[in-house]
Amino acid sequence: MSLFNEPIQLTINDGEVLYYPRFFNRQEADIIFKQLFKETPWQEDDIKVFGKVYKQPRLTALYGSENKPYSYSNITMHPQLFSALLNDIKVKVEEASYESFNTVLLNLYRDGKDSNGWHADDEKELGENPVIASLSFGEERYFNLRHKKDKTQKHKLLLNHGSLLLMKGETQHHWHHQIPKTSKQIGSRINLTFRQLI
Ligand SMILES: O=C(O)CCC(=O)C(=O)O
Ligand SMILES: [Fe+2]
Repeated sequence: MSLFNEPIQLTINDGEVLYYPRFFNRQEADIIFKQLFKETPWQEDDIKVFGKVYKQPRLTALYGSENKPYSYSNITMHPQLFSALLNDIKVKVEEASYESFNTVLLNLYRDGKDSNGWHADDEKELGENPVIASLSFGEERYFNLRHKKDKTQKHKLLLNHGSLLLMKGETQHHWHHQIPKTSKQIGSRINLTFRQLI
């Protein structure tokens, strides 16, 4: 018997995506959201797009088991060591996914104006077919997937408070993903993406 509710397997071409809507129950998810919101040293990073500098439309923080810097979208981040809470979450995600992770990137979407543009998690430090374990706490937001070559292939998922989304196999080669803005008046969402950096 599994300790976790069975995941929903998304049927997509050229990739593998699994969704656990209630990986954490509401009570656990409430506690995690509050603690991460309060205790994380949230940073507002700059991003450079075609030579122009903008504020990233969300706040971030990076934690790891070592102090190895991590670069993406022209940002180099220096990880903090895992807190006890993040380590507990990591262990639970590792047990469910049969994977191990040494890094977690936290995103805080303060409201509906915060977002994460189309991208793939395909930095070479992540290796050939990275497994990305993505947890959601707080306000529900849509997660979009779009095939890189055939942009008519799309999937959309509302990410629950306390949910886990696993992207694996060739997903990062063939698909982009994003969290779009919304004009609704909504509260904050915290996302954690566990990764294994080589
Ligand atoms: O917020 C999310 O659900 C996605 C985050 C993401 O794609 C990333 O940090 O690479
Ligand atoms: Fe991503």
